Amino acid sequence: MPTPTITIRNLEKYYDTKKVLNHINLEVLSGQVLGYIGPNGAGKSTTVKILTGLITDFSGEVIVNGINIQEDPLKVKSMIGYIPEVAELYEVLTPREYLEFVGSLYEMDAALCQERIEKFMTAFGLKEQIDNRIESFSKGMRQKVLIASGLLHNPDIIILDEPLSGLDANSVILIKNLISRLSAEGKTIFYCSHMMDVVEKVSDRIILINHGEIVADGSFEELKQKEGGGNLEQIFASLTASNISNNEATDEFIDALKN
Ligand SMILES: Nc1ncnc2c1ncn2[C@@H]1O[C@H](COP(=O)(O)OP(=O)(O)OP(=O)(O)O)[C@@H](O)[C@H]1O
Repeated sequence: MPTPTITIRNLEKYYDTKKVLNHINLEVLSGQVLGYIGPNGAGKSTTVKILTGLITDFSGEVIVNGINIQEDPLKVKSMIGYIPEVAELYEVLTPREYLEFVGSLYEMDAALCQERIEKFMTAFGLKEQIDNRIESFSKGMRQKVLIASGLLHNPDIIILDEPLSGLDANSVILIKNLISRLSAEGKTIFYCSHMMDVVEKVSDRIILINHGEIVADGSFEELKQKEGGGNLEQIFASLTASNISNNEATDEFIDALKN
């Protein structure tokens, strides 16, 4: 049995008096692609912010490769590559300059960094634009720079938050293939998304959280068996059903437009 790369024990988080994570316990193994899903406001981003060291006031334990994040946050950050959905890219910089800056933060060897920047940008079809300012880039082109910046230091753990946002079909295929190749090499992938069809395909384990609690944990096949079939979107809907059904909500909208 491989040792867990990420261990989360009794994780709880409050914003003021509101509890948004309740007793999260989770072990993620090396090479696992974990799909972390849940409705809006369930607590996914809060979990990710804790894992990436952006939120430090929580109770419980988060251990990454044997290191307690509260004891050595810098060490943990060096082992993680975080690809957020949106980020402030320094728009006056070019991808080369921006990625060189990111590489320097990770104290990467300059020649290795340069080699990876060129290879990543070539793979993303951005070789020609490598020395153009990011301000002239489309949403998808920016997303590619963001993905490159998260992978540049070759982290053991890769946390992706809606990484396909804005990407064209070819780039989506590239990222999906990349995820499976990186996991085959032993990287741990923490994949947050609302795109259920993609999560269903790329994840070998799925965690569903609702109101800050884990309500399902298993492979897609396991969840399907437990919930009596369906695709992940249907399983999600049945496990996170609110007072108002999706059909009723649609009716409400249409009704509201009638007057
Ligand atoms: N800075 C904050 N201050 C107060 N409450 C917050 C803050 N950030 C998040 N919350 C609350 O914490 C809860 C969990 O939010 P979180 O952003 O983790 O959800 P999420 O699962 O990532 O949602 P989404 O799918 O909409 O991105 C929500 O109820 C949200 O209102």
